[in-house]
Amino acid sequence: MAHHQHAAGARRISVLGAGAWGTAVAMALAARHDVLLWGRNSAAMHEMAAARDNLHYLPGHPFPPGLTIGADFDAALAHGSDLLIAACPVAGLRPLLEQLKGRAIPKLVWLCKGFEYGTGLLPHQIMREVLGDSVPGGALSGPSFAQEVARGLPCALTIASSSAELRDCVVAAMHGGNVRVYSSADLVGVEVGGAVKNVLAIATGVADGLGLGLNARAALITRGLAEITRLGTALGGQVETFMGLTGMGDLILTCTGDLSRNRRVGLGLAQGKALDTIVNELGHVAEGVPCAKAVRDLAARLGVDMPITNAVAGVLFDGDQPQAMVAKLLARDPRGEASLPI
Ligand SMILES: NC(=O)c1ccc[n+]([C@@H]2O[C@H](COP(=O)([O-])OP(=O)(O)OC[C@H]3O[C@@H](n4cnc5c(N)ncnc54)[C@H](O)[C@@H]3O)[C@@H](O)[C@H]2O)c1
Ligand SMILES: O=P(O)(O)OC[C@H](O)CO
Repeated sequence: MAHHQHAAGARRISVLGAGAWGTAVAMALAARHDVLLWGRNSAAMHEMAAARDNLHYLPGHPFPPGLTIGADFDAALAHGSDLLIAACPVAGLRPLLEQLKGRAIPKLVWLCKGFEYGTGLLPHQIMREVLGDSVPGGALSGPSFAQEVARGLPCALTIASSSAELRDCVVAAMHGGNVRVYSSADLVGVEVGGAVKNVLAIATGVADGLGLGLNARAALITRGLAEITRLGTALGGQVETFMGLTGMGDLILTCTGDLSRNRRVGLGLAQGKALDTIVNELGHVAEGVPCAKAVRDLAARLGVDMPITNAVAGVLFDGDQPQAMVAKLLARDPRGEASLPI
């Protein structure tokens, strides 16, 4: 437990999920608010509370004094009387929300990026299925490596929600110091950008791992943005959103930054490593893996052309060789660059 006096305006916030990103977000908020970080593994949470450091998921970043660590779910809900933040991977969102069913929830923000495997749903659609429309909810996304946020380095995020009250609450709670928080009402656009960029980071990792050069990398990122935009607009997102932080911004970060777990999956594939080995070595979620399949299926259903995503899914799930992935992309028929839909 940590006891710390906060200034007026401090909110009571619980972060549910104690991986790398939940921990970094909880640390950033704890400078100004009463924050409790909850994790489902009680032994790991006790270790974290004793070490004041998330030794497993985010080692080397000592917790600020205002951060309380807990493993009791009811206590975490009671603590987060102003805001709850779901900080698990997409695969954990439905089970986590099921635990919240029938409970008093002030406002709920989720940090996960992806489409749900099996259903092809975005996080806000999962939320609606499980909890209905009564809880104000929103997605916090944008280019943000946990390690950099934990170090207090500058970063810009976007909170997307149809609820202006929720957007204002998150901006008031998080904006300031080295964190800028923009707001958007385009929940679909923000969630699609965050989901698909992970698949494209795997593609860029493959290309870089094969030594294909900076020209190829720039081409993949740019045509990747076209894929994000095609799928996102087909689902109702706005074109401008894909040019912003949660689209182009996060795409650039994840495709080029070696801190990206998804990029590292691509680098590993290019070295000829098996997917299971790469994922085990990572020790963290790589959302682009399940998402590649979800996006391939969804795009096929919607008739949206997503050649890079399909090529990545071929390597991940159909045994295609990384070199073949690149050859397949290069062999496509020529087309107009900006023909609509792009
Ligand atoms: N790490 C980053 O830099 C970063 C930045 C922005 C967004 N994200 C996104 O945030 C999400 C979480 O990423 P991460 O980096 O924290 O992953 P991680 O692999 O570091 O940790 C995942 C955590 O989620 C927990 N978890 C899984 N299922 C759960 C459930 N049902 N209930 C409660 N906890 C559960 C695990 O125990 C683990 O603590 C992902 O969707 C990721 O794309 C990550
Ligand atoms: O490490 P990655 O690839 O999961 O990316 C982390 C964040 O989504 C970057 O914004």
